[in-house]
Amino acid sequence: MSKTKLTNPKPWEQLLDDAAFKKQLTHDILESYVVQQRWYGGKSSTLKYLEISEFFTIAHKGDHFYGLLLEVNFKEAFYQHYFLPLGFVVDKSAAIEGLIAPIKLGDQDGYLVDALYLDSFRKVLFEKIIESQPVEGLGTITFHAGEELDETQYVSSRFLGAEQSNTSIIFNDKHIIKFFRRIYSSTNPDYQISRYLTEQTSFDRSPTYTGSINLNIVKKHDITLALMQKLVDNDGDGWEWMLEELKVVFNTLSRKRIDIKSLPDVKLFTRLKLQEVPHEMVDWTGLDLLKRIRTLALRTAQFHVAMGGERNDLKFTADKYNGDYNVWLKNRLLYMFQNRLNTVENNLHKLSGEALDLAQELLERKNEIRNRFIQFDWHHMKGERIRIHGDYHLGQVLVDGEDFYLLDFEGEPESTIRDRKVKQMPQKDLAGMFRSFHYAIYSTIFDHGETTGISRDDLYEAGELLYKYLISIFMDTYLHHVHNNNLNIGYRKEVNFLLQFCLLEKAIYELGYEFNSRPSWAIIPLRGIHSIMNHKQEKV
Ligand SMILES: Nc1ncnc2c1ncn2[C@@H]1O[C@H](COP(=O)(O)OP(=O)(O)O)[C@@H](O)[C@H]1O
Ligand SMILES: O=P(O)(O)O[C@H]1O[C@H](CO)[C@@H](O[C@H]2O[C@H](CO)[C@@H](O)[C@H](O)[C@H]2O)[C@H](O)[C@H]1O
Repeated sequence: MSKTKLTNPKPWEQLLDDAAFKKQLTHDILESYVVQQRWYGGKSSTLKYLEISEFFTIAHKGDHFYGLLLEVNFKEAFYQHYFLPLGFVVDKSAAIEGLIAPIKLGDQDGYLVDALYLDSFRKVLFEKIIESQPVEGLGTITFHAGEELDETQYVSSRFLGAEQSNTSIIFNDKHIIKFFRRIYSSTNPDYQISRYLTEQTSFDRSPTYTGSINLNIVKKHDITLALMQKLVDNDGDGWEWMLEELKVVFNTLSRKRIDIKSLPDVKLFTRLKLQEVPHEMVDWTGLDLLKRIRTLALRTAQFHVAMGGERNDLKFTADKYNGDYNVWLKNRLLYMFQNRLNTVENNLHKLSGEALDLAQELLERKNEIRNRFIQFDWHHMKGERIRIHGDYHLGQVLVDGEDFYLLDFEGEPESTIRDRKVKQMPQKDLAGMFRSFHYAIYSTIFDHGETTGISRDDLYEAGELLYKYLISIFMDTYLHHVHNNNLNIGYRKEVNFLLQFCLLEKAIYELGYEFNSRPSWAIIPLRGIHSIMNHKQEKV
């Protein structure tokens, strides 16, 4: 909490009427509060100044709160918006966390607080969703109750407490509301897709949509502030599950003294049914992991079929590839690649050993990589583009016994909100998940490699082989389901070409994420790029 004490002669209900006070609040208090928050996404840039770009009141039965839309301007010439609800408490202990600053209003001493930490505010929001009431005043907030919402009153709320980029709160032990902290001047795809899946499709392996809060400032431009879904029982996320599985799989190599060189190879992107997997591989990995990959593939295919099956709502109907998409895609990828080259060059001094070799190789092969992106030609694509997950990886699925739930349809954090809603090749989601398999395999090798008594090169060889088998099983189930349900993702050559294309895109994207968030992991996408570029290019 800030040590600076604010004073304002006006009562709480008129707190933001005075421009000079608003300036003092943002400059002296909010700037330093915001940059310390877990949800603040501007940590790798330099803040120039922060301002309140909009505010609105949320009042209910005598309670009064503010919703602030904060605009953060950066020295690097871009800006971001964040949502911060404000409350006022006299007693500090009313909020376990989220105290922003002491404040004196008239002769009343108290504290400014992030209102999400106040039970009273959470109660107001939940009741307003149940009642589905629009709020009048500056800006219009729409509280929407989903068809599946079966609540009549507020009972309780508690924080989810997970590491996340937004703030999620559990209500009545049955619903989870994700309050989006970083907000965009348009509906959030997470809200759009979640509501669509629940209300318009039979896909039930993503949590049921039960409500939302949207703010309308400019006519017809809703800003999503919160999404409510049913809480689903789960055993943690797919990433943790996969790491547990792989720990066992890699330990089995030494425990069963498996001769890695004698394991049968398989061509990348081959389709394999479980019964076609060589017994030596099953003996190594166990059948259970392979079955679970099959289930994950089925759920992914069902999700894509649900997304591609829309006939009326143009936001979701499938589209053919065309010239506009061609230009959009290549511009985006070439721009991203240039940014990554710059990032790699600037971070070379942080790398050593294999990571440095791989980074230098990437810089040397930059024209080859650019050519791979340039070679996309929409004329050759016969499949369709659909609304996809966009940031699909193991951390975006929840494990539920033998099954999975798909989550978090917000899209790639780095893309603009409009780009996230562009219909894309479904292969991009497959590539996201396959890259995640690759990540989990390499993370396991780096963590446990030393203890197995097997050389790093042999572990890499085993890891790459396992990766190819996981993909083969996934692809067989996935393709079988999408073809049987008339989702056209292209013929075999097109499927493979796009997969390879998207794998490269995703690995290049990941370089940015890793260098910004955890540079010691940059070796994983660097290895990914190395193996994609060394694999014969697929032709369409
Ligand atoms: N409907 C749900 N039921 C149970 N847990 C959920 C649900 N939605 C999200 N979670 C939990 O919250 C975590 C973060 O959710 P996510 O949508 O990925 O938020 P963020 O975008 O902030 O990362 C998930 O990994 C999961 O543990
Ligand atoms: O925060 P999000 O889940 O929206 O996604 C971002 O963070 C992810 C990491 O949490 C990052 O994913 C990368 O690391 C994962 C392992 O931690 C791995 O499974 C993914 O394949 C890999 O891309 C994701 O790229 C980023 O957008």
